[in-house]
Amino acid sequence: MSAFRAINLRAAVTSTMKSGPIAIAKRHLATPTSLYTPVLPAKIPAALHLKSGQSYFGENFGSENSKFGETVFSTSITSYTDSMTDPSYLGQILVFTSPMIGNYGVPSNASEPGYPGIPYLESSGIQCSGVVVSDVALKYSHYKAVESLHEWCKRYDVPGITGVDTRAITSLLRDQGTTLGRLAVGDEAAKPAPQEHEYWDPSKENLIARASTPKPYVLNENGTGPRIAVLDFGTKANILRSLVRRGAVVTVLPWDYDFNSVRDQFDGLFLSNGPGDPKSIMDTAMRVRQTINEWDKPIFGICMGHQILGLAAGLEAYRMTFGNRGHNQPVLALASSGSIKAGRVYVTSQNHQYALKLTEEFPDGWAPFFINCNDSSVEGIISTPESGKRIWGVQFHPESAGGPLDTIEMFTDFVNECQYGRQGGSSMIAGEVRVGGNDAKAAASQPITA
Ligand SMILES: NC(=O)CC[C@H](N)C(=O)O
Repeated sequence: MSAFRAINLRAAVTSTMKSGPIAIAKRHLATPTSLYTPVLPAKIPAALHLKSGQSYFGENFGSENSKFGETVFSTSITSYTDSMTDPSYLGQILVFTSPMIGNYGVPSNASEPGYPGIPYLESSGIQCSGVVVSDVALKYSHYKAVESLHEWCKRYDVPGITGVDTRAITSLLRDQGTTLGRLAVGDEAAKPAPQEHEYWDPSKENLIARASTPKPYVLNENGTGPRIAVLDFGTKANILRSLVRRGAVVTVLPWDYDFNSVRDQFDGLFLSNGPGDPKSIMDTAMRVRQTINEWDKPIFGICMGHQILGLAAGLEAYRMTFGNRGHNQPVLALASSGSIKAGRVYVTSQNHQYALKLTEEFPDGWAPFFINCNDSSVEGIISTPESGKRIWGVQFHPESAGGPLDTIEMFTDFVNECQYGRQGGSSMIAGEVRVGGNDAKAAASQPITA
C-alpha cells in the first residue's frame, strides 16, 4: 500500500470515529434519555367495559381517571403519537392492534423550525379519550423522545389499559361494529360495568366545534405562493405543514365561518378532516354547495372535508360498521388527475367511521376518484372535466405524518392548481399536470419530506 493511500485511510478512520456511526452511537448512549430511570405507573387495576356487555381486565397506565368513549381499533404499527393527537379521534377510546406500544416514547410537541404556529404532532395535545394496548412499553428509546407514553397520557389526563387481549377486542368490534365503552380505573374497575343508558355517546356532541379553531389565523403570512383558506373541522397539523411547505399562505377559518363572504380573497379552499358525523354540519355542507356553484377556484377535501364535499355534491353519507383506521389501506384510482394515474393502487393512511355511498350514477359534474380495494367503499370524488371545476375529495390522508406517502403529491397538484388559477389559467383537464408559474414551480421542486 502506498504511503499516500495509508494517510488517506488513517484520515478516514479518524473522521469516522469522530462523526461516523460508532461515534454517534456512543454519544447517543451517553445522553440522559438513554440512561433515564423510567417512571412506572402505580400497579392499579383497570377495566374496559363495552356497552354490548363484555368487560376486559388489565392494568392502568397514564391518567388514573376513568373515561367514556366510542371504542375503535387501529391497525397502524407506528406513529401512535400522531394518531393520539389526531383531532378526528376526539371522544374515542383507541385500541391498538399492534402488540407493543410506547417503545419510542413521545417527542416534544414544539413547532419545527420553519413552521411556526404548527405543532410537531397532529395537534396541541392528546385527543382520544383513552388507549387500549396489549403491552405498554414502560421504557422508551428514541433520539427525539422526551417522555414515556405513560407520562404523556398522565399529563393529558388520558387513561390507558395494558395487559388485555386486543385481538379478542378487535375481532369483537369487527363483528359488532364500533361500540360505546368505559375505561374504568382503580376502585371503579372492581365495580360492575355501567348500565346501558349511562354510556356517553360522543356522536351526540358537536365535536367539530371543540376541535376547530375558535378564531381565524394566518400561517406563512409572507409566503409568495397562492392564498389558501382552510375550513378547520379539526385539522391535522401535517395538512397545514404540507400546504405551507409548498409555499401557500394559509388562512385557517373556524368550521362555521361564512367562507362565501370572503372567498374573493383566496385562490383555493381546503376542507379539513374532523371528528364525528359529517351530517352533523349539514349547514356547512350547504354553504360549500354554494361555493361550488358560484366559484371556480380549486377545492380539495380530506376525510371529513371529502365527506362534506360529497354531501354538497348531492351524495349521501353513511356510518360504516367499524370504519377504516390504519396505515395500510389500498385504494384504486379510477381517474387520472395531476400526479394520480387511473388504474394504479396506492397504499394510504385512514381514520374514519363514515363514508360516502357508492351509487350507480354520480350527480352531474362528479365522478368517483378512488375506491377501496378491501371493502369497495368510496375513497375519493372528483369534478368531471366537463364541469369546468377543479375539485377533489379523498377519504384517506395523503399527508399522513406516519406514512405511507404514496399520494403526497396531491398537495403539490392542489397548490399548483391554485397558483395557476391565480395567474389567470383555465381549469385542469383530468390527467394533465400543470405547473403554474415560477413560484409554484419553485415550491414544487423543493425536496419534500412529510
Ligand atoms: N379523519 C376524519 O376526518 C374522519 C371523518 C369522520 N369523523 C369519520 O369518522 O368518518
